[in-house]
Amino acid sequence: MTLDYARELLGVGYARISLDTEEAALLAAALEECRRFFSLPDETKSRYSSADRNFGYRPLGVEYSITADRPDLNDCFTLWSDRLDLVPNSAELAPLTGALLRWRDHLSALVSDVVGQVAEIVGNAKAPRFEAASYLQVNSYTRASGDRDLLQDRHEDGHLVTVIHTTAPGLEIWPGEECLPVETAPDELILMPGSVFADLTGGRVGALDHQVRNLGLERRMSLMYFVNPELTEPLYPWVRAADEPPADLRDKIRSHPAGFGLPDVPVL
Ligand SMILES: O=C(O)CCC(=O)C(=O)O
Ligand SMILES: [Fe+2]
Repeated sequence: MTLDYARELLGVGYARISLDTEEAALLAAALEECRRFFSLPDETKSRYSSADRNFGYRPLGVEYSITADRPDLNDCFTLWSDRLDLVPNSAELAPLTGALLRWRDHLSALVSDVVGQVAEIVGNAKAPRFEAASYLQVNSYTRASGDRDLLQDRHEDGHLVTVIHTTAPGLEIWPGEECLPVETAPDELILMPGSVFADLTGGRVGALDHQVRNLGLERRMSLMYFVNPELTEPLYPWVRAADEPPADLRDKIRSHPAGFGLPDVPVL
């Protein structure tokens, strides 16, 4: 199965992933806790926000896709690795973080298998370690003004891969010249390659641009696993031309979040 997903990534530029009943139940449990969290008043959610807004709750207005004057029209909650200690007052959120981490454990096994297959196919290489530099993020969108056609402007995530599930329509991807609306059933995910994947594969797979359309919905959530290679050892492309000197990709990975108004990828 993971070999099929690896081939789909290489051939189509993204992969659609099906969950079995047990996996879908883990996802549903995580989403249920997320729904409960986002129904809390804003001032309560702010109790779970780190000073730099990189860990835990992040209010709308901090993160953007292209320019700071068009912020992403969602608030979010992030959990880096399994570092509950980086989220203020996280003990109060045990049901949420527990459900998220159970979901994350499933995703990290999936990502490790699929990325490992691609590394082997394209470069007889191995997937880098990633868990300590990767994070779950859940976005919550409420009804937005009709002035904005997009809730998030067109971007690529700047990571190795993103695994995403969405609870309602709005996500649009650019596998080629044209943009394609995509929805996920309760037992479906989409695996999107980012620019780190493009760099590692020597461009055999491009970073998947995407955006979120404003469809005037009352509520919408998306749950992502943003996967970054760990930054403790040099990282070189799996594929490169014979005359090309190896270039360590770590500086680019570390500073990519600055393009979205966020701090560097931490070494945890
Ligand atoms: O909400 C979505 O469907 C996509 C969110 C996204 O692309 C992001 O947060 O980077
Ligand atoms: Fe994104």
